[in-house]
Amino acid sequence: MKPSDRICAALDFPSFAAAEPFARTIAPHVGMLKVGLELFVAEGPPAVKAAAGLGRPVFLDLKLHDIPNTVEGAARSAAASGASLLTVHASGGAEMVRAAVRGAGGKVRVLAVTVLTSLDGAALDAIGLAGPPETAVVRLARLAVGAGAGGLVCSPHEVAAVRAAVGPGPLLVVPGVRPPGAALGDQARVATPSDAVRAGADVIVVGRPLRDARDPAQAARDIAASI
Ligand SMILES: O=C(O)c1cc(=O)[nH]c(=O)n1[C@@H]1O[C@H](COP(=O)(O)O)[C@@H](O)[C@H]1O
Repeated sequence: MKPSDRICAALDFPSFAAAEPFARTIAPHVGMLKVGLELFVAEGPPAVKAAAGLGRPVFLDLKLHDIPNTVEGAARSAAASGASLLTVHASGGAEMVRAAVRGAGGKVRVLAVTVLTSLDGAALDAIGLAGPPETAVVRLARLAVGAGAGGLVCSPHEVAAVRAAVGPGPLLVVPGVRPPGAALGDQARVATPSDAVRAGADVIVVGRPLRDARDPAQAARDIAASI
C-alpha cells in the first residue's frame, strides 16, 4: 500500500459546490474521501455519488446511533448510496451494530466509532465513563467486532491497544491526527500522522489540516512522506 492510500480526506464543507474544488485537488493525493454529517445533511446521497465520481472510495460518516430497526433501515439506504464505509456508534450496543451490518448487506463495510476523539478523560467522566479512555475504547471495540463490525474508529492513543484486542482483521480508522504544530481545534486525543500509523492505524482521517491548508495537495504529499 502506498502511504497516500492511508490518508482519508474529510470533505467537511456546507455544500458539494463548496467541497468540489478541494475534492478534485485532493483526490489524486489520498486513498479515500469522507462525506460527513455537514455535507450529507445538506446534499444527501448525491454528494456520495459525486465524491465517488472522483475515483476514490467514499467513507460515509453518519455515526448512526438509534434503535436497531431504525439503524438497519438507515444502513440499507446508505448501502444504496455507493459508499464503501459507513460509521455507527459502538455505544448503540451490540444489537444495533448487528442491525447495521444486516442493513449494509455486505455492500458497505460498517465501522463502529468507539469514543469520539474530541473527548478527554474529564469529558468521559462527566458522561459516566470513568477511568482511562482506553478502557472504554477497548471494551466498545470488542463489543462491536463481536457484533460483526468490519472496522473501528478510535484515536491514535488507543489504536495499539485496540489492535491487540481485536486482532489483524478489522480495519482501524484513526481521526484526531495533526501534523506537528497544527492547531488542535476541538480534538483532544491526538497524535501526528506518523505516530498514528506507527501505532497501527490502517487509515488516518484528516480534515482541517488539509481543508484549510494554503496548498492542500502539498499538505497531503507532506503527510504521505511522513508516514
Ligand atoms: O468518524 C470519524 O471520522 C470521526 C470520529 C472521531 O472520533 N473523531 C473525528 O474527528 N471524526 C471525524 O474525523 C474528521 C476530523 O477532522 P479534523 O479534526 O478537522 O482533522 C471529522 O470529519 C470528524 O467528523
